[in-house]
Amino acid sequence: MTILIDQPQLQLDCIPLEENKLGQSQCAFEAPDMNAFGQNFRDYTNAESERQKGVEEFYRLQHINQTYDYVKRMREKFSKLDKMEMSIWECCELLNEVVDESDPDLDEPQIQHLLQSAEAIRKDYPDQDWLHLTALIHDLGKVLLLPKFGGLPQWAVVGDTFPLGCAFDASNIHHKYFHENPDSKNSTYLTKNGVYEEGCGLENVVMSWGHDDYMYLVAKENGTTLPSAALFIVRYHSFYPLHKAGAYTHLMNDEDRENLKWLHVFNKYDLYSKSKVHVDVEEVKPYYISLINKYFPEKLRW
Ligand SMILES: O[C@H]1[C@H](O)[C@@H](O)[C@H](O)[C@@H](O)[C@H]1O
Ligand SMILES: [Fe+2]
Ligand SMILES: [Fe+2]
Repeated sequence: MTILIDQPQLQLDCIPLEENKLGQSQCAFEAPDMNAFGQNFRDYTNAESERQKGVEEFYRLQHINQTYDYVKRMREKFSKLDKMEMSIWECCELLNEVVDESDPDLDEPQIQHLLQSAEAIRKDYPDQDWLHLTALIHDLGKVLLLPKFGGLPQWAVVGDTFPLGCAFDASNIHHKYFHENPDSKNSTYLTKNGVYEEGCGLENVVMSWGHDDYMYLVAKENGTTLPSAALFIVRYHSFYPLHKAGAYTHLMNDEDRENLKWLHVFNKYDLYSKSKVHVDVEEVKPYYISLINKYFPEKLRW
C-alpha cells in the first residue's frame, strides 16, 4: 500500500535556536568527540578490547548467515504481522529488556537511546515533529530479539545492513567474513548490479534482515501517516555503507536521493546522542504520546 501524503516542509539546515556572541548561528545539540567509553564513535578496529571482540564476532556471524534466500523467507514470515497487538509506547517499554551486541558505542537500555536521539533532534528541529517521532521509533524493530517475536539471534536483528543479491561492497564493516557466506559462491550475485538494474530504487533491493526493515513494515502496514522520508529513515538508518561510505548509490532512484538528505540529517542524532546521561522518561512521555496519537493508530499489529 502506498500512502499518499504531503512531504514535510524541507528545512534541512539546523535551525539556530540561539545566536552566539559573534552573531553566528549554532545548533543546540553538540555532537561529542568521544563515545561514553572514551573512544571514537564507530571504531571497529581496536581488536584488543573485549567489547570489540564481541562486536567482531557479531559481524562474522551476520556476514555468514544473512543470505538472499534467508531474507526472502524472513520477510514473508514477518509480513504476516501475527505476533502481537500493542501500541508504539508499549513497544518502547518492551525495549528495556533488549541488549544490542553489535554496538560499540552504547550499553544503555534501548529506550534511553530512543529518547536521547529524539530529544537531540527535537532541539535542532523543534518544528518538525515527524522527525522527533521517527527518532523515537527507528530502533523499535529490535523487539525481534524477544522470545514472543521468535527470539531471533542478534545477527538477524541488529548491526549495519547491506544488500543481498549483488556484490558485497568493501566498505561493509569486517568485510572479510563475507567469504564464508554461501551467496559468495553464486556467480549471479557477484557482479556490481547482481540481480538488480542500475537505478532500480532501494525499494526493490533485498536488504539484510533486521530491525530496520521490520519496523518499516510494521509502520507501513499499520497505516502510519508519517511522510515517506520518515519511512526511509527507519528502513535504511543502519545502511552505513550507503549513507556514510557512499557505496551502492547506483541502485538508488530520484526519490531515494531526496530521502537520503533526511537520513543524513537524522544520522547525526542517532549516532552522537548515545550517552550515559539519561532522559527522564516520565517527563517527556506526554509529548511523545501526543505524537504517537497524531501519526499512528492506537494499537498496531506486530
Ligand atoms: O550497532 C548498531 C546498532 O545495531 C544500530 O541500531 C544500527 O542502526 C547500526 O547500524 C548498528 O551499527
Ligand atoms: Fe538501529
Ligand atoms: Fe539507533
